Amino acid sequence: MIQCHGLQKLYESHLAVNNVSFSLQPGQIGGLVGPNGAGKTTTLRCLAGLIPATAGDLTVAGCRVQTDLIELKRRLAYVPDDPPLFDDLSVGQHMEFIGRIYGVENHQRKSVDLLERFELADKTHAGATTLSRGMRQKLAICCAYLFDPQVLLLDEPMTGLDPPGIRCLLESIVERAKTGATVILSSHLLAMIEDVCTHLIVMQRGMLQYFGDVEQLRHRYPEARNLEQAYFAATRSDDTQTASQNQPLSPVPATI
Ligand SMILES: Nc1ncnc2c1ncn2[C@@H]1O[C@H](COP(=O)(O)OP(=O)(O)OP(=O)(O)O)[C@@H](O)[C@H]1O
Repeated sequence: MIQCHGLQKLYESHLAVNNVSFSLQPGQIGGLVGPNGAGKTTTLRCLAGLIPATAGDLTVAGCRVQTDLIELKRRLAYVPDDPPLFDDLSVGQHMEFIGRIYGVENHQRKSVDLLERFELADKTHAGATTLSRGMRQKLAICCAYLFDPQVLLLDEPMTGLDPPGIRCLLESIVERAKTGATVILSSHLLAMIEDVCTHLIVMQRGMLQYFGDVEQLRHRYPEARNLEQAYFAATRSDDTQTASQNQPLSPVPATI
């Protein structure tokens, strides 16, 4: 599960994330949405323990992020939007490496299945530098799936994927959640978020504008015909409200 309480992140004097709280249980999929610069990546990186939070209490997969970093790494996978790969390793060697360091039983069999599922099997012996952007993304996702993490943080994972790749990814996320994983999926593709997410985390200018299940958001904005319209309602305003880093632009409650 993920418990994010009062997360704050300052980059020098810039308040990138301001007092953000939400929680997700096993089996839940949170769609993390918001305009460019809203603080989504910063939030994910803090939850993954990649950068230190300035303030807040974060528990992910049963680990306190601030103190249980090593154990957290065993239980969590974070896939950034531009995944760093090892230039000297092939696709198959990436899977072999992850399988070994995480001590995955039967990792060779699982690797073959994952690479086939994500249509990378014919690239098993290809070097990472020869992969297209979408293939790099798929390989990072396969590496993340290989050790069956309890928590998956996926930052704009659809970027660069072709339509079958997107479908495959979304189906696999739902399957993982059904087996008890907790997932956060950051994306600007609202229709896809709507398809798979049980919960929504809407951020704007570092603040939480909405947290709750998808149905609640629909009830909040009954005039909205789809998630996109509810999203615009929840993040509306730039020209009608006073821009303030410290005040939510929309009075949407963050419920936990
Ligand atoms: N390393 C950094 N140093 C200083 N400021 C940063 C740093 N990383 C991000 N920021 C700033 O923090 C804010 C939040 O950035 P973040 O990358 O978390 O946004 P985002 O919601 O993921 O945006 P996008 O949708 O464009 O990916 C932005 O104003 C950004 O300029």
